[in-house]
Amino acid sequence: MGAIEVDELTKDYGDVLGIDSLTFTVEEGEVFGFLGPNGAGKTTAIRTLLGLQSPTGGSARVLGRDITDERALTKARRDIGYLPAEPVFDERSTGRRLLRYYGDLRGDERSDELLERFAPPLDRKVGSYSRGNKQMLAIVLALMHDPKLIIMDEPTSGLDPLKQDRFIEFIAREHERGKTVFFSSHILSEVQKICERVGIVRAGRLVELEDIETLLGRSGKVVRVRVAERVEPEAFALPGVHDLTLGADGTGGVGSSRSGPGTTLTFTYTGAYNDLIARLSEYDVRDVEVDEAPLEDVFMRFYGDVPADGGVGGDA
Ligand SMILES: Nc1ncnc2c1ncn2[C@@H]1O[C@H](COP(=O)(O)OP(=O)(O)OP(=O)(O)O)[C@@H](O)[C@H]1O
Repeated sequence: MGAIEVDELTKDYGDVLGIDSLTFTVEEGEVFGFLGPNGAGKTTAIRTLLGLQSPTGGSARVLGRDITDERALTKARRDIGYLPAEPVFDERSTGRRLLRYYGDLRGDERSDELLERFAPPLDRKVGSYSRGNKQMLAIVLALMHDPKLIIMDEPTSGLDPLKQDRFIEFIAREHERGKTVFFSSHILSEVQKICERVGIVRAGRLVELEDIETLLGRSGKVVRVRVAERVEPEAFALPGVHDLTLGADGTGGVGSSRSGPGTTLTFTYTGAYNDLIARLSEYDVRDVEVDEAPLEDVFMRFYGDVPADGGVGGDA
């Protein structure tokens, strides 16, 4: 059984399809990143999965409980920690009072430890909290009952870079403790650091469901080659060569034993390595650098205006 099982889940707001036939499973013990541009449907998916709003089509189970069965879901909530995108609290309460309230409601297994790491000013009224302090309080309240499943909507928004790092480290440790984590994010570096798989949602539809390693593999390599000869761009119009730029080298470059009109070629390569090596073997290659393409590149294909594979273009 998956921790979250989603089958054709749809939420039609009337004038807008918030999510459209989403199907995916988050396995137990997995860290799953849910990505997509603004308005793609991430919050809608999360709120629907938590039973905070009803789906208009499809079905889903969270920890084995049908999300439309309110009683079953209430039981499951004891094992779920939910961190909303914009936590709302009674502004007149102090953090400490809220801590006591949530502790009585769901149990307190680890607030001391969480407060050491994320330290909101507990004795002040929440109304006077900064955005970051509110977020830290929300993290403590969402996780103090030590839930099996952690669901978070852009959890690091509002945190400064140091606290973002601390939070990501903490989530990595929760993963090691066997927790299942499902979270939405726009921050690719954090997704790359802790997620095993990602789902990319766009205009309400899932356009990609993949493990991070495969996604990175598909994003190709950035290749920089220096050859001794002058090169015309057509010579590298191979399948899999993208964003080719050519720079004249003048003397053949540093470390070259010969002077002459060399060329530096830079491109992203997603083709077969043998084809590239065969083409390069026609030249006097002086230097080669090969790096992973940044994850940003692959995400831009889904975030950008060009319709992504899977055919979902435009707005929902
Ligand atoms: N309560 C609502 N009533 C009507 N439309 C809504 C409602 N909530 C969201 N929508 C619409 O549903 C679509 C998905 O919104 P949602 O907030 O789920 O996106 P998101 O991916 O979480 O965006 P962001 O990254 O900006 O938080 C948007 O077009 C939004 O305007």
